[in-house]
Amino acid sequence: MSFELLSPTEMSEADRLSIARGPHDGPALMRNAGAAVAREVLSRYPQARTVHVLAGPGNNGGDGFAAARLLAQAGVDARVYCEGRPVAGSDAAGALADMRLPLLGFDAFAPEETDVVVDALFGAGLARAIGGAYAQAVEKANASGACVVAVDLPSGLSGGSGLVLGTAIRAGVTVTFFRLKPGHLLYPGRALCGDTVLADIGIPADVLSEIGPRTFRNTPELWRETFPWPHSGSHKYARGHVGVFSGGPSASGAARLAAISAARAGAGAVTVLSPKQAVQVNAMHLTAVMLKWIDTPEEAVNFAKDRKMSSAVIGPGFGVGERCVEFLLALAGLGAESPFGLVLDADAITSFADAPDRLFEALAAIGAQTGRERAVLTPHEGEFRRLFPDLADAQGVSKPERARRAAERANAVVILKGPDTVIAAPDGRAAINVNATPFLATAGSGDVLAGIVAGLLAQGMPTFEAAAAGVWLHAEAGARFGPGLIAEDLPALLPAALSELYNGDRTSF
Ligand SMILES: NC(=O)C1=CN([C@@H]2O[C@H](COP(=O)(O)OP(=O)(O)OC[C@H]3O[C@@H](n4cnc5c(N)ncnc54)[C@H](O)[C@@H]3O)[C@@H](O)[C@H]2O)[C@@H](O)CC1
Ligand SMILES: Nc1ncnc2c1ncn2[C@@H]1O[C@H](COP(=O)(O)OP(=O)(O)O)[C@@H](O)[C@H]1O
Ligand SMILES: [K+]
Repeated sequence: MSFELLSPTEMSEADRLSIARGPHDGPALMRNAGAAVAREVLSRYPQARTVHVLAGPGNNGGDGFAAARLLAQAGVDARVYCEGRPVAGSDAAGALADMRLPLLGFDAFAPEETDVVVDALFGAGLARAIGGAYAQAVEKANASGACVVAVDLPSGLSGGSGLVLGTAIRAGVTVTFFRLKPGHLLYPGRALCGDTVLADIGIPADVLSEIGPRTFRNTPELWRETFPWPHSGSHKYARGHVGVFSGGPSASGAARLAAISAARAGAGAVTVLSPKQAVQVNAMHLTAVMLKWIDTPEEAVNFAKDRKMSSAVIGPGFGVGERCVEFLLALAGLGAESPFGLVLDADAITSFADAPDRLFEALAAIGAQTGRERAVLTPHEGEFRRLFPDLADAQGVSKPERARRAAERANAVVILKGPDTVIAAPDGRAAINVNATPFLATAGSGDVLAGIVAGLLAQGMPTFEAAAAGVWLHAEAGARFGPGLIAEDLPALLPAALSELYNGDRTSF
């Protein structure tokens, strides 16, 4: 499945360009869309005798009319409900004229549990909260227990943001066209779509070069070409050296989790940089990962230079406060001199809650010197709010857009975590992850992610691609374990996820 995602505006541009170029005109695209919906209804619900088609006032309703015509031809009892009428001369008006079935009002809509409902109320053109008779029809469909097949999007769901406007229908299947929309993958939208089926309605892929999509599904195709596999001439120093900063004696596990994960992700060498009081506890638990006693930012910088550290993780278990700020600013200075990847997680994010600009300026210095961002911030929603309170509260703004604005402000790639983790770059690219399992919601799981990303950065993978690949690998590892997963399991699951990637035989979703 392709990885570009189109906003409603981009999708209508795709329709427009496609119609202008031919061979399919608007009515033909609509017939193809209707046929794809009818095909799905007939193949999934061959027993359904009554199919209720809810048609809205725009072209989404037009797809509904086109589907109803084919369903009726196939012998199905297709009942079509419509409140307003499509605008004269529109493609939808043409589809209505071709349909030749009676139109019923919404008050006659009374689906039974064993029926099928085709939801063709609103798709890409949803412009405001659903209310009135439309909302009542949605509630009736949801309460009936009937199987709902949504056309393009479950009505009420914003295709751009995945947010619900007013109320939304809950679909068992969603048939969408040409490319998925962000709303199919972002929560709460993802949970409303059921199975999402992507139908080819004859729009040529080359319209995308004019549209230039900036939002993607996070699949290996997005970053596979930049993945840093070793080659026959590789030696460990060529595979990068990651430093992971440890917290004190009672908070050192997070650093070890990140460190072993960086090693599993392919870094040639990994060192835990530990304060004196935690050296003993770290030493008792480390084998392949090295250990260095570091107490001051100067020592950290000197070690990084001497031992050619190429990336670092700071934050997990480190402790919130001025000490963390000082270490981070010193490391950012290091990054300004040479390509140096910096992953900031947990306490490193929280430590800048009172002065986020201080962090953003330091990260900007790296960008100014090296020509591109090399830092990755990995906040969950709570941490995101600490650095970007205005973006956290921005009403109606999609998660990719919030992450994008944050990335631009911070001069860093942002991994905004959650069930639909978004990876965004300052240049406006954003990827939505789809292969995670809720079993990843366990303490220490984020530390593993930070380590994987640092491991990939250390090997020279470009920042956005390293962040996206890290999120995918982390999720893929978690999905391989399932119930009972704890963070310690994840590093050992990475080899299987990496092997599948290496063998190149997997596409997810
Ligand atoms: N020829 C084309 O342009 C094609 C269009 N396609 C279909 O067309 C859809 C987009 O069509 P449209 O742009 O007409 O948009 P929609 O049909 O999704 O909705 C637009 C209509 O709904 C009204 N509306 C929006 N929000 C409302 C609300 N909350 N309450 C009441 N009315 C509301 C608008 O005033 C407008 O009349 C796609 O989702 C897809 O299903 C497909 O058939 C492919 C071809
Ligand atoms: N419901 C969920 N479904 C899928 N992944 C999830 C879910 N909740 C959390 N995650 C993932 O689990 C990880 C948790 O990280 P984080 O919140 O930093 O935890 P910790 O700090 O305990 O390590 C993130 O990668 C996040 O995307
Ligand atoms: K719909």
